Amino acid sequence: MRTLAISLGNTSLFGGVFVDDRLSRTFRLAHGELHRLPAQVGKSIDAAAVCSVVPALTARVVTRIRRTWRIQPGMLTADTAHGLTIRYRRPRELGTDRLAAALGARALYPRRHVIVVDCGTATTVTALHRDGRLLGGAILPGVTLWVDALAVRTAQLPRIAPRRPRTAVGRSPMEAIASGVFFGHLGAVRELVARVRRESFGRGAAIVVGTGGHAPLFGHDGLFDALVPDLVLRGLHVFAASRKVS
Ligand SMILES: Nc1ncnc2c1ncn2[C@@H]1O[C@H](COP(=O)(O)OP(=O)(O)OP(=O)(O)O)[C@@H](O)[C@H]1O
Ligand SMILES: CC(C)(CO)[C@@H](O)C(=O)NCCC(=O)O
Ligand SMILES: [K+]
Repeated sequence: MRTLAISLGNTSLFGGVFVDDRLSRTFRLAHGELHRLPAQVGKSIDAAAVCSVVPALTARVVTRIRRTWRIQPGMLTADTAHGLTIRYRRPRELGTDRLAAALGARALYPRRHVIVVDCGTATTVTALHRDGRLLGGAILPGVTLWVDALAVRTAQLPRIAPRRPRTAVGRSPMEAIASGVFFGHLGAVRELVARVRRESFGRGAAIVVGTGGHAPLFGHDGLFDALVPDLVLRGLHVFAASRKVS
């Protein structure tokens, strides 16, 4: 059984192919490269699950899957059967990538409180109660947006690639920006995780899981208990498997 999992994000499409329960490969495509999906995935696919936070591109991806492999992908939405209770005031407003990540976290840590930190275009912090309630959380601009904001709105600041500087005291514009963006983001996420944890779980223990393309950047500062780059794909796989039996 080969299952295709696709998360369509604001910067890129993140995909993976599961052979039975094993994730055999992952790939990223920029929005302009969506036509390369069939070549990335290859031959036979038996089932597909998709989440998208870019409505304007969703149909394009779904159509490509349908035409290439002759299957109807399962769309993960707030309204499809997924087993979690979304505590957003309006559940449909929750990003389905956050829902997919929560499903992945639940599969990895059943019966535990989890806080998911997804570091992509936006950084999101999402609280998942061990009873299956997705409580909500926080959204802030991702590290690349921090860098872009400075470069676009100032005359003298260059656009740097986000990185982990050795020191907080920068002695050039590049070093100073690297420091501000990295340690600033780290601090912001720490504060959010602490508050979300306290409000959601009180003194109860929670596992903090990092995911998303920028998460490895923060992998060495004690922010995460676990780094699971393919968390969203794992959630989509769980969703695809549950569709099959229902
Ligand atoms: N394993 C990795 N380690 C370091 N950087 C990575 C890794 N995977 C991807 N990246 C880079 O991280 C950046 C962001 O990746 P990701 O696709 O998660 O975020 P995004 O595309 O900004 O998010 P989204 O499209 O989901 O909003 C990209 O520039 C990508 O090249
Ligand atoms: C926050 C992003 C952009 C992260 O990809 C996405 O999850 C989204 O568009 N969410 C909708 C708003 C929300 O989750 O509250
Ligand atoms: K928007």
